[in-house]
Amino acid sequence: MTLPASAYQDAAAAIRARCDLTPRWAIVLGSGLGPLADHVEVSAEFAYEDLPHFPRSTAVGHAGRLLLGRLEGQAVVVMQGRFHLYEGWSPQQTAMPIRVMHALGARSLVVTNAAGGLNPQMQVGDPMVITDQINLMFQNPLIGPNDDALGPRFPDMSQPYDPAYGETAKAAARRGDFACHAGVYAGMLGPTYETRAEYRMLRRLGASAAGMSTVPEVIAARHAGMRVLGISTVTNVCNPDALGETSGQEVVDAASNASSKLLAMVTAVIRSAG
Ligand SMILES: O=P(O)(O)O[C@@H]1C[C@H](O)[C@@H](CO)O1
Ligand code: HPA
Repeated sequence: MTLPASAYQDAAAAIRARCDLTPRWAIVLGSGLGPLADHVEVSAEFAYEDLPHFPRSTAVGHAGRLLLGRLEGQAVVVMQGRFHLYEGWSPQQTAMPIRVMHALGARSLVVTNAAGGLNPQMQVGDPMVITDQINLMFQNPLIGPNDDALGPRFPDMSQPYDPAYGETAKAAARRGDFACHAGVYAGMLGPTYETRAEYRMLRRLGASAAGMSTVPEVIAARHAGMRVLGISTVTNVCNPDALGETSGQEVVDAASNASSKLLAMVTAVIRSAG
């Protein structure tokens, strides 16, 4: 579906009409990670269905709420649930909330997701700081007329994820004494999980985690010049030579069980950038 050029400004105006907080940080909570929002001192809350042009959350483990408030004293806007291409939304729709949060004032973005762990050292529940991404969705939210006021026609993607944010997140994991990996996120279209042959291919391509989100959001964020921290939670181990079955519920449960690690890392970064 094509969105009107003013879609993100319309949604931002509807939010501003009810809440004058200017968020510094935008946070996207992935599958099963919604409970992180319990730590936000909430000033205003919006159901996605009440916001103009916003898609509806249909994915399991995604509440479908936008919150404005404070986390660690910092003004934040939090997406409790995101949009995926596999739900039938267009790349523009999946990325539109990033532009809304940017229009509200956010200049840094935290993206979180549940992902399959391709690196043999990974265990369920381990976080992975995303260092780079591979767009295997073969779709891009910037297709179509470029909004020059937002960013360039041909955005640079040499460093989509901010190394300083990543180092701070890894330091928080060391302090918390839990395993934390760093690696490349492969964005897949879904909704099928990958076959053994596909997991094998992803390893050979240099990916450490496979997921079904994040890539369009990070493209939109970098287009607008936002600094990005990305963290995956490993919810299933993808060993092509001994692959077990995976279900959506298992993924959500594994991500929820690991959410305290994610909270420690995200709050450390937000605090340090204070
Ligand atoms: O929104 P995220 O990327 O956390 O969701 C992941 C990918 C799929 O939506 C789902 C698959 O289990 O979890
Ligand atoms: O193994 C996976 N592949 C793709 N997306 C995922 N989301 C959680 N686990 C996976």
